[in-house]
Amino acid sequence: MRYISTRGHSPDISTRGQAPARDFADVLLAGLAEDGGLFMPETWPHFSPADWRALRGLPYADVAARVMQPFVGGAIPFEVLQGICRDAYAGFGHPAVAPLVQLETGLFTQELFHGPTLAFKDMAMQVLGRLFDHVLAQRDKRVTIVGATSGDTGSAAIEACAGRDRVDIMILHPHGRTSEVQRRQMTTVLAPNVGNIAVQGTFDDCQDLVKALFADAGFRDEVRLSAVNSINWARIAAQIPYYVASALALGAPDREVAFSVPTGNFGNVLAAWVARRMGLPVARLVVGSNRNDILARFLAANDMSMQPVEPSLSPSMDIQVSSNFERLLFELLDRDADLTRQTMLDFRRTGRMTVAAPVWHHARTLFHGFRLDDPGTEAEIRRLHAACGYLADPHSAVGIAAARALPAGGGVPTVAMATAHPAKFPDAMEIATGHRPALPPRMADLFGREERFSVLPNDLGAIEAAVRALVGRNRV
Ligand SMILES: Cc1ncc(COP(=O)(O)O)c(C=O)c1O
Ligand SMILES: N[C@@H](CCOP(=O)(O)O)C(=O)O
Repeated sequence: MRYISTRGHSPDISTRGQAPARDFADVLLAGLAEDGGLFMPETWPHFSPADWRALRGLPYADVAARVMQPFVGGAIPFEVLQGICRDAYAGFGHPAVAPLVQLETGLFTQELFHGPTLAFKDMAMQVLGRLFDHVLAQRDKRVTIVGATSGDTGSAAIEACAGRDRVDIMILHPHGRTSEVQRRQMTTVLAPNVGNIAVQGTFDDCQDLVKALFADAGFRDEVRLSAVNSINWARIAAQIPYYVASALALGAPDREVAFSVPTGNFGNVLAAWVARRMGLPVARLVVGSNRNDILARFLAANDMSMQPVEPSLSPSMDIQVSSNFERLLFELLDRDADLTRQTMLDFRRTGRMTVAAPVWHHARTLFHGFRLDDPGTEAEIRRLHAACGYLADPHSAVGIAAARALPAGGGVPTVAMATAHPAKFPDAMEIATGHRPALPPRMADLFGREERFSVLPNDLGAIEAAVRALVGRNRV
C-alpha cells in the first residue's frame, strides 16, 4: 500500500505532486506530508462479505490486525502486526476490549474507554507506540513527537510513549481548558522523554502550532518531527477495527448498522467512513457536536464558518478546525489535490468554506449532523442515568443524544461511541446525576502526584525552544 498527500498529488497532473508516495512505515514516522497535506491510501482496500464473516468470533486484537493489514501492506510483516495488536490490547480493562452495551431497543453504545488513560485514544495509541518502537528499531532512528490535545490525546500519547528509548514527546494543551483529571493525567508523568506545555490559547492554536512546526522544514528535520494526532494516518487505521467489531457483533455483513460519533477533529468518524468505504454495511453516520458546531452547520447549510472556540462540558470537542475534514474533502473532490489545497488555504485565509452544491449534497448523503449544547448534554446524562442507570461522560452523551435524534431507520441498530470514562469529568457528572464517578484504583492518587509543565504563549519560537530543550536533554 502506498500513500499520497491530500495536497500534493492530483490524479490528472501527477507530476505536480510535491510529496512523494510513501509506504505505511514512512507515513507513520512522517506524520504530516511535507506539503502540509494529510496522507491518504492510494487505493481503498475492499473486504467482501466472506472476508467480513471470516472475522466473526475472533478476539478483538486479531480483528484489529486483519483490518489494519491492507493499510500496513508490506511495510510490517503480518505476524509482527498481530503481535503488536495482541500486546497492545492485553492490558485493557475489559476482556472484550471495546464492549457493546445495549441502552434501549435498537440503540447500543460501544465503550472505547477501557484502555490505560480511559478514553478512546488508547485504542489507537497503544498500537502506535509499539509501531513506532518496531519501525524506529528497524531503521535505527529516533523521532520527536509533538502533539496537540484538547484533553485526551495527550495522556494517551504520553502513556504510549513514556520511557521509550527512541522517542521524545512534547504535548501542547490549551491552558485551563481541559478537565483537571485530564491535565493531571499528562502532567504527572515525569519520565525524562516527556514534556508538557500549557499554551495560552485554544486547542486550535495548539494544533496550528504543531502544523507550523512541520512547515518549518529546518526544525522538522533537525528534531526529526513526528505526529500522533489523527493527522497521522496510522491513528485512523487503528480506529477502524472497533467499528468492524461492533458491526459484526450486530450481524454485519448480513445486516446494516448505523454509527453515531461525538466529533471534534473528525478522526473518529472518518475511521467509520473508511470502514464503510472498505465494504462494511454502514447505513448512516452521525456527527455529534457540542456548541462548537462548525461541522453541524456545514452539514445543515453548507456553512463552514469559524467562530471563537467556546468552552463546554465536553472540552475534548472544543474545536473549530477539524483536521481530518481535509481527508473527506479530498474524497468529495474526487481526489483533486490542487482543489483540496486551494479550498483549505482559502478556508484558513477567510475563516469560511462553502463547497459546490453537488459536493455538499454528496456530503449530506454520507453524514448527518447534530448539535447539543451544555444544558442538553447535562439533561441527556441525567436522562440516561435515570432511564437505565448508565453513566455516560459528556462526550459520549452527545453521541447518544445524536443517535436518538435520528429518524427511525427501518430496524437498523445504531451504535453510539462512548469515547471517555465518566470519571474523567467528575464535576459534570456530579452536577447531572449527583454521582461522582471514582477513578480506577491505579489512578486513585492522581491528585497527590507532582505535576510538571510550562505555561507558554501561543508563539512558535517559544514552542520550538521548549522542544529543542527536551530533545537536547535526552540526546547528549
Ligand atoms: C472523549 C472524546 N470524545 C470525542 C472526541 C472527538 O473525536 P475526534 O477528534 O476524533 O472527532 C475526542 C477528541 O478527539 C475526545 O477526546
Ligand atoms: N479531542 C482530542 C483532540 C485531538 O484529536 P486527535 O484525534 O487528532 O488527536 C484530544 O482529546 O486531544
